[in-house]
Amino acid sequence: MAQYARGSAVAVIRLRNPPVNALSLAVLQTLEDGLKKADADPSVKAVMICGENGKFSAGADIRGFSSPKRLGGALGPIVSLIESSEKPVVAAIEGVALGGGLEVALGCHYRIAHVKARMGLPEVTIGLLPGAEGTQRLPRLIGVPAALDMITTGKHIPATEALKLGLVDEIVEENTIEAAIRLANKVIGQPLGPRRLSLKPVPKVPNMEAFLDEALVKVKRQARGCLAPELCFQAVRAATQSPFAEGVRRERELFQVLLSSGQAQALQYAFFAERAVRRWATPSGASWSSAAPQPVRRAAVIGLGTMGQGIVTSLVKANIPLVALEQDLENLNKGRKAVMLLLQREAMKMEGGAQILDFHNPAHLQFTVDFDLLRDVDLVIEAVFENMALKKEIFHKLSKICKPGALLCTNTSALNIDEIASATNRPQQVIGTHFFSPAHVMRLLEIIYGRHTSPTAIATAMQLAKALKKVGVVVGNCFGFVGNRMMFPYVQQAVFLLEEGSRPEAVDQVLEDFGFKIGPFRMSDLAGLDVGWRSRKDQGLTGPSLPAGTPARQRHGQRYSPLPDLLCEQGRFGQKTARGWYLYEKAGGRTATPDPWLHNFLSQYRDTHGIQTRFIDQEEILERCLFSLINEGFAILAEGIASGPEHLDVIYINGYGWPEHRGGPMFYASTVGLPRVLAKLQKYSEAHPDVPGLRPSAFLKKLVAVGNPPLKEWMSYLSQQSSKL
Ligand SMILES: CCCCCCCCCCCCC[C@H](O)CC(=O)SCCNC(=O)CCNC(=O)[C@H](O)C(C)(C)COP(=O)(O)OP(=O)(O)OC[C@H]1O[C@@H](n2cnc3c(N)ncnc32)[C@H](O)[C@@H]1OP(=O)(O)O
Repeated sequence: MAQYARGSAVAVIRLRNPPVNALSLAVLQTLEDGLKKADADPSVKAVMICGENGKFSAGADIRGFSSPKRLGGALGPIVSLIESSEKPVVAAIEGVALGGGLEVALGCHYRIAHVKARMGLPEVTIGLLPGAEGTQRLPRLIGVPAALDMITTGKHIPATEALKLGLVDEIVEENTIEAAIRLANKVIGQPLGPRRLSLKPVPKVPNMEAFLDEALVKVKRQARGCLAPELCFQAVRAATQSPFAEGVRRERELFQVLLSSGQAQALQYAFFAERAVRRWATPSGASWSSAAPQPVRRAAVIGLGTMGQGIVTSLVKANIPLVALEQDLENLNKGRKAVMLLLQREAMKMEGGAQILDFHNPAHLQFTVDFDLLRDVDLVIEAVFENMALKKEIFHKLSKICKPGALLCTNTSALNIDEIASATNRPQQVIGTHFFSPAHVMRLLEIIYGRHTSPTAIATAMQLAKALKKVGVVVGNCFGFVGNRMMFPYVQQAVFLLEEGSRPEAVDQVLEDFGFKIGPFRMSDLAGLDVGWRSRKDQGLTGPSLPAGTPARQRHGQRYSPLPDLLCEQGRFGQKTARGWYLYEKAGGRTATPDPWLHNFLSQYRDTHGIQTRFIDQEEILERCLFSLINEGFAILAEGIASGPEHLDVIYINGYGWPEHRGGPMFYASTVGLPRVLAKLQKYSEAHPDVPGLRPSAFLKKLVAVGNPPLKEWMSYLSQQSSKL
């Protein structure tokens, strides 16, 4: 709703729809009624629009896009109605003014913002464009380059920047509402024509066309197949080419294209999925609603390798005082140097920079080799090498040294949390926190509870994720947890495709065209092939512990490809050694070039093993890689390792470079249609009966058998009928 009140000469219209004053049809109706009432009342000389509870508005109610006609009809005309008012209208912006919220403010004649407010047109991030005339008004107000940047990236800008851009007229540190009413009283009677943005020309940029052409190349490159940024661009370009009314017509057309593109649905699903996973629950009944986190006043990180360095940086950025521990002075000094470099770079990117990141103060960040300094910390994150014996040794030590309430977290990407916890006297306080590299950049934090992990421990880890500005996703304990477990069959298929006749660059291209930031082979070169090699040696799949006489391409009766092991045996670890699946310009180089040596090696390998090379088309590459990953996802859901498909999707979008405009792997499966996914898996499984990853999961079969229900109903079939799976 919106509330209308009239005290003095200034009528107040307050947008009210908790928690973020989203513009629902009801809110819009009362906003329109309020404007008309103010217009008709001769004692009202000016109007002030603000939001309830310190927030202007987060924009159109995203859930309302399922009835686009009604919402579409409403907002643009209301913004025009505000602008055409004969009485000055002032927007008092507190908290956020986003999307349609900012478009309402752009219709107002004056904008005044609290210094802590944030503004933006984030529609592009949910697959849309500002559809209430924002693409036409914003360039007229702040110029094309700044408007294009805001609209095509969706970034939120702070009030201070908004003031510099001319997006707001004034910022205040205290009561925004009172300041807005003062301003409204002051401008009564002043001419409104110059304040109506629709009447202003778009400010000229020297060589506008060349500027726009260049901007378009950048927008397309960054979009990776997502339509919205390019259509946002087109709407802004229309503002530079046509009068206001025609630009608005174009904006509406483009909005309609996006609304019906399917990508908008995927991105909006992802928006709500990210919020849904905060409401975590475990099969034993623990949940976010009853578990309370314990405070983390001081933390510790053990191990200052690449992961530890990123984790320390994240904690410092979150203002959590910490102790960083290494096993000896040499490693400590190396780690300290790397951390300081990262922190300096981060400080340069931040407003307020080094003053905010107080990392030179030992009370905030202390480096040590002395385990005893961990006595008083509330939480420890162990980030050493992926080695069970080493981790158990450390956890045993921690359980003796740390205070009784301290939470003990292990940064592992696959190891058994229960086994690590068994080395302590407090398994209820042991939890997995799987960070993704680089840990100070990647948003995902996979939080893994073990058999004994307490609800408080889970709640504390989730609270930590929030403090680190990460997306925490709670999952159960199994080898590889959710993300890596789904990744194994995907990478396995990619390697099998090479055996059968494909090349790394062909496989990567297909998956990058699909929208992945990076294909599986480039990814493995980046991560280092030696990481998987070590793990396979530990599992006895290769290396000295492999029993004599084991067939080269079989393990435990299943198909196995020794290709990655053979590359490692040749010292090809990826980027770090300048060669892996590709060739790089130097050790640590980033530019991957197809490698004739590798092509030749693959041919010889196929000859050695009598594999007939065949042409593999793009469809087969895509389906075998993606459907095997999705198939594992269904198995994970059936086992109760994750409490819903949203969890898997949020993990893939935030940790594995899955293209967000495809909504995550499980959402993607729902758009392909489960019967098709099943049929394809059945086909590939028949062709490769020794590959369990292609054998359709019982849960997928069940969902197809019950008629391919919508994604939000999947879990209900599991809980009611899991015994029959
Ligand atoms: C045939 C005719 C058709 C022709 C069409 C022609 C024209 C059509 C014109 C249509 C009008 C377009 C108008 C406009 O341009 C479009 C929009 O405004 S789209 C919305 C844009 N806004 C956003 O994307 C903002 C999204 N929200 C956020 O970024 C954040 O929520 C926040 C506001 C920064 C707050 O963050 P937090 O404090 O962390 O809180 P949460 O994120 O957890 O949010 C709390 C709670 O609120 C829910 N929520 C947030 N924003 C919205 C929203 N805009 N709509 C609905 N719900 C919202 C969020 O989901 C949380 O709830 P929960 O999910 O936890 O229950």
